[in-house]
Amino acid sequence: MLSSDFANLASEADRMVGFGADWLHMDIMVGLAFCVPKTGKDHSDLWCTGAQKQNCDGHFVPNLTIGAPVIESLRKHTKAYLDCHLMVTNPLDYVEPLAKAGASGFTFHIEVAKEYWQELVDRIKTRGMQPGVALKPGTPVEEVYPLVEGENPVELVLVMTVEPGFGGQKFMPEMMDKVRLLRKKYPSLDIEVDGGLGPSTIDMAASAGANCIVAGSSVFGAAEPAQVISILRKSVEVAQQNS
Ligand SMILES: O=C(CO)[C@H](O)[C@H](O)COP(=O)(O)O
Repeated sequence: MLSSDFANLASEADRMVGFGADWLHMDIMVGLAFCVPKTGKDHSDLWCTGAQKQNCDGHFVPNLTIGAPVIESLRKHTKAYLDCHLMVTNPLDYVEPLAKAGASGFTFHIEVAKEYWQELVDRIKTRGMQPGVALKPGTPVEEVYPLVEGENPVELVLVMTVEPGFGGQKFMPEMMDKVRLLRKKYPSLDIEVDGGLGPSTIDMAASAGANCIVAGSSVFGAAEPAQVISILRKSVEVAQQNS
């Protein structure tokens, strides 16, 4: 939904569900308002890379923000699965507000939750949401294995195929090694890919084993969004049949 017309979010949501989308992917980037070395830590390395880093003024990076109030408004309007991707430094702070707002999935980043992921997953599940873990391009895939194999595991792994922060970036095909490893190890895991997915890149992701496809600009920017969604779905179905 990062590529939607924010002034018409509700009708954009309806439009996408009508075009065949299964989930609405909500990028929660409120916590991107940091890069503040207050605690001695420069968090810019966690999220800001390349062009993003240059745009960071030491306090804030210029991103769109979707927070719990937006999710709450949308939830009043739609029953659709709201797949929330938390690009924030303190995901624990968002469990309660997002649960109350009506979020369906809660996917946090392993990079910020290495010390407390189990508590986080427990809380997400207790509040009735589906927990997922995301990893940035530079993060080794092995870091999420314990979360999938834990006693109370995550239910989805989101492999970022661009650096988090902006829509419309170029797909990173080298991330497909992570997807392949995950699919081999966990045949029934939901594996989501996010960033630069569209008709020209979907086959790489689908054949590697991804089954949840986040597509922003390729869908919203298409003359026939339904056709693009159908191409993405078909590619995943064909890959699953051939696996
Ligand atoms: O997570 C994101 C940004 O952090 C976006 O969801 C992602 O980049 C999708 O956008 P697009 O399909 O336009 O590449």
